[in-house]
Amino acid sequence: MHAKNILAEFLHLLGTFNVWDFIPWLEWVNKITGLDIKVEKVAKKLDTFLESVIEEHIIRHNKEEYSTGEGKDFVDVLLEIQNGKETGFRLQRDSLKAILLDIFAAGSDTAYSTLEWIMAELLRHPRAMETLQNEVRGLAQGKAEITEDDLGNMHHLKTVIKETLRLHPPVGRDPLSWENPKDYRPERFLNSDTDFKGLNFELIPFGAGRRGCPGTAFAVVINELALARLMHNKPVIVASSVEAARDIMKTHDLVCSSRPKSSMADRLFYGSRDVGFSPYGKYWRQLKSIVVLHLLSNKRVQSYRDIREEETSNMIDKIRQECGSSNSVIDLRDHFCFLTCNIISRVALGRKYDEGESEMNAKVTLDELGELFGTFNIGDYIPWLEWVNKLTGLDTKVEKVAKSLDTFLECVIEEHIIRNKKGEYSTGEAKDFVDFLLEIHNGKETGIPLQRDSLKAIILDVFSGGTDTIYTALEWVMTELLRHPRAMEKLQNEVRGLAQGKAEVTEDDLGYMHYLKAVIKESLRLHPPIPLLVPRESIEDIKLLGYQIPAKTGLIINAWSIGRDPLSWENPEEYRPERFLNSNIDVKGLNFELIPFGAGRRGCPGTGFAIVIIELALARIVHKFNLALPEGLKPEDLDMTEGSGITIRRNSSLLAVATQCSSY
Ligand code: HEM
Repeated sequence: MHAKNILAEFLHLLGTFNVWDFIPWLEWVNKITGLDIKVEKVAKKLDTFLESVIEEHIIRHNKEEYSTGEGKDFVDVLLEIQNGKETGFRLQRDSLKAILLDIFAAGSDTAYSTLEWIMAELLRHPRAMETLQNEVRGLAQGKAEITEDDLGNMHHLKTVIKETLRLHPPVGRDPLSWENPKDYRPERFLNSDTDFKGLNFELIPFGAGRRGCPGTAFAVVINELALARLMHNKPVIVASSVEAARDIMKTHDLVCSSRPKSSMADRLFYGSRDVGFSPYGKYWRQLKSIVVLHLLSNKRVQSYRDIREEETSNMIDKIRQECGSSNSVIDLRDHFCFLTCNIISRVALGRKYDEGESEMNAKVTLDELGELFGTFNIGDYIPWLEWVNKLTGLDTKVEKVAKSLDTFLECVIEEHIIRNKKGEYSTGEAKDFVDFLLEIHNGKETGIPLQRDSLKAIILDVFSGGTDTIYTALEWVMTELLRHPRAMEKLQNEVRGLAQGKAEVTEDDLGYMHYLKAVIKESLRLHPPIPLLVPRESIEDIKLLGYQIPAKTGLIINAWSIGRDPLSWENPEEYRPERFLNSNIDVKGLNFELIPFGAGRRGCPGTGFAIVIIELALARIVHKFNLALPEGLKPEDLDMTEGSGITIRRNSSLLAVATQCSSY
């Protein structure tokens, strides 16, 4: 009997919207959808499981294996109550089974999701992570493992849990009770007695009163212990200063050039056989040079100019058709997303893979891939909790996404093989990236044959690394311009001045557009699309900023907070593109105060490729259109909430009103 599977089905059903609970006359719908049959089947399996648990306990009881009170578990106690031994009040067998189910259903799911939120907030707030690590490691010094006795002294740990429970679920954000309620600030609990035991009504994640959750203490201890062990077991360093970033990515670049193992990357990228997630070594060096040489070198990037200009024109035409003369609202994210997907498809795969083609709906699958990478995978941190992924359905989702990605990639490769056999590509000119990969795969090019799985992993890397990063960057650039109409005006003046008399801005014009480049840098400083870069791992023991760091330590570089560090930037929270006008600071990985693309050996090889797309798209849009926020929305009211994931987009799509500029 697979108890975990049965419980997973049970939890899944609990989460299913059941029509007749809400609209009784629609009860018949459940029959048609098969929900009724499923419920009956799961109920039967659960009953068999619970009966076997109870029977086991009765047999052990009869054998008197539990003679002392110490060895009793909860089922033993329930059995005593059932027999009227304990309270004089008899429990029916069905009530006993229902109570057991309650404990399983409510306990495992909620404790796990709270932990997930805690980790998500800590990863978003590296300073809080660092404070917590220091506390836990300081108190656990010299110990192999943290025990519950240590928890009492871990005050930061408790504040982190409280602050997370205040924000998720979203009760506890009332500005009447909390200062800056949307901010994540565990310190607010340091000198406060506020607790979640149901006495302080501003913090009631477990409810309160007679119906309040009786498992509060239990859930809190599970979370405290798991979190403390997590901080203790997996050494992770978060670099939030320019000096720390430089030390990791320049001084100790070679030793810090591996990636930590990720079960998600293993499953989605064919055993991490791609460039981005493979560990440091000969294989990674070989792959990276293939990608740079055949796809991303300066020469190659220049050769894609026609594709870029054509696709940007297509986007401008589409916006023109959509806005027409009626000033309707357009979804800029959609336009940017199609633009980047099309460019990357054409240069890497030789043609566009449009949404209509059912099996090859690359965009949808890639979105799901991005979402999965943003999911906190508890098994990577606490191996004994890996089974939780089965329970929450994460494993099934990963398998599904991996399978549809594989179908898509196989299809791309087969198409290329067929076209190659027909000799359609006779000259080097018409070859795309997959053609080059196939030549290497056959050992033609370098003599080092590539396995088919490696080939698929590399194509996937280019797609997933290239598309959502570029359109996310473009969306943030536009967001800030819409919030700052003066900067928008200055940019329009520059672009329209330089493009005077031309039907279209071309890439030759971009070199003169200094304000345009400053606008892009300022946006990448405030909104790096991958704020924590891609985690690295040290290969050997090293000394970082004077601290001894053991081999296999996880290294997270917080590009977001480095970009807002007052030690490097004047008025860092202010949007001021002018700061880049008389400055040599660039995003190429030489200036560690601005590292949206990382730096060093593991730095992004797609920087040049991405920047020219962003520059051209931006220049052409502001050349042709006047953009404004939808009517009634003031710049200061634009929602700036960030989403979650490895790439951080705006929480909602950016909507704007585009009017065609009459003179252009
Ligand atoms: C605005 C766009 C982009 C941003 C913000 C971005 C950002 C990043 C970052 C932060 C890293 C990790 C760097 C590190 O560990 O130091 C990275 C790695 C990588 N990026 Fe990009 N990227 C972008 C566009 C692209 C494009 C267009 C491609 C390819 C077509 C690409 C391919 C890669 C690959 C293959 C890696 C892995 C490098 C390695 O591990 O050695 N990226 N990128």
